[in-house]
Amino acid sequence: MSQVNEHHAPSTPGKLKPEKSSYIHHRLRIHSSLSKLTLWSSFFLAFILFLFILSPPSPSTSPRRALGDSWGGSHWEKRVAKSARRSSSSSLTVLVTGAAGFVGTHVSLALKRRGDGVLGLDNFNRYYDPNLKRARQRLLDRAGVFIVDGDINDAVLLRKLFDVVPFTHVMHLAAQAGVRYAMQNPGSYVHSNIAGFVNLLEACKNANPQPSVVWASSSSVYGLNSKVPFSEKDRTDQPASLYAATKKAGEEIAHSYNHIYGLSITGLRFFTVYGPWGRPDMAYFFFTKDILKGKQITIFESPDGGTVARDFTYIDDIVKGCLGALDTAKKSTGSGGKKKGPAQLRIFNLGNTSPVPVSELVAILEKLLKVKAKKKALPMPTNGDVKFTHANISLAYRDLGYRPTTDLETGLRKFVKWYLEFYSKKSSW
Ligand SMILES: O=C(O)[C@H]1O[C@H](OP(=O)(O)OP(=O)(O)OC[C@H]2O[C@@H](n3ccc(=O)[nH]c3=O)[C@H](O)[C@@H]2O)[C@H](O)[C@@H](O)[C@@H]1O
Repeated sequence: MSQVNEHHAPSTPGKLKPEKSSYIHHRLRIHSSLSKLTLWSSFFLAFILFLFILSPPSPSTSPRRALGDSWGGSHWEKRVAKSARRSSSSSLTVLVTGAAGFVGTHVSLALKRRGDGVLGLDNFNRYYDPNLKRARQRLLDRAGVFIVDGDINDAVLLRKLFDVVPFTHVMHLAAQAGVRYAMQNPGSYVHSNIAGFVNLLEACKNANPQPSVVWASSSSVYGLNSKVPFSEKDRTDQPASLYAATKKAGEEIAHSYNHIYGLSITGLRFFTVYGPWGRPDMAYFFFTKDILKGKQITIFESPDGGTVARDFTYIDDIVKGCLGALDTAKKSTGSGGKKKGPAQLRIFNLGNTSPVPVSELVAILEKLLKVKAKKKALPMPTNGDVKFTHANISLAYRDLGYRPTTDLETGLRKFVKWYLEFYSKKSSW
């Protein structure tokens, strides 16, 4: 307790001299106020401590585990090890981040099918319908791929995964996607595409052996570039959206981790990927939904009234490109955070090489769905959209054997078939 108590409060009150009593009463009042203050301060501090304990970990690289994390324990470790077990010593052992995502699901299935060990990681966030992500998880589960429910920003979890499994490769597909949503939630792009990527590369560079990393960049890095078709040698310093800027930042971050730590890193610039199990935030997906509901859809036009076009790329072609990148990735040269020599650093376009106007996309959907769309033309919003994209894929063809074979109508037919089955009342998903 306070010093007032120890030094001035009488142990035997009856023996106090009268002339001193008012002074003593005054001191006692001070003492009592100070005691109350101390008591309330203690309550306040205890309350702050309580709130701190309950608060989630910082969204950056906090090594602290959040209360209620759904990972850990021997049963969990066994599931992780089993999922990552490869069929032969020449197969890969791959950590797929964003495994419950569109591209992540397809790549995980393809790797598992050919005998590679695959472990998924996904935070199942609510950017779009988590039920779709859970359905993809069930699909992977049936194929023997376990998805760890966790975030790439969780350094402790990543360290644990690398302790349990000596991954040869990391296929990094976890990201905050979507070009226009970046205006609404910029922090989410920084959190996943920058902080999360750095956290993942930290785990990779510290791992022993260091894995080779293949990750998803985006065609959006070409931004305002007008030279067509887009080649990897073209300028990428004029992003038109924060999303594009975070993907471009990722490419520079990859360069620094390759340079400092000897990590082998390959970036893949995906061009508007579509297909079954796709993302509901993408135009082809919500156009399908809205056309079927009889709801009006908006088709963007360029500011000069011209068409807006995309080099739509079918998911199976993208999967082949991802596997080609994993198979041709050289080993990282460092170990335990130390570089031992120069390592491979690559960037590839994965597109379809034939841009299609959005109006044409809608015409194909109308034909496949046998429903006339209610269309409205509007000038393209100035919030990050670009007029067109068009990939030059000669580098990926030469080094990865990448050769897209699916035209938009064929790919959309497969998408529509999946969509109708998945969302039909009979669907068991
Ligand atoms: O390949 C890429 O780099 C990017 O592709 C897509 O971005 P985007 O091409 O804008 O795809 P959508 O949002 O599906 O838009 C496709 C086309 O439809 C147009 N659109 C979109 C929405 C709408 O209501 N109306 C409309 O005409 C867009 O202007 C665009 O030309 C993805 O959403 C990004 O995550 C990815 O990185």
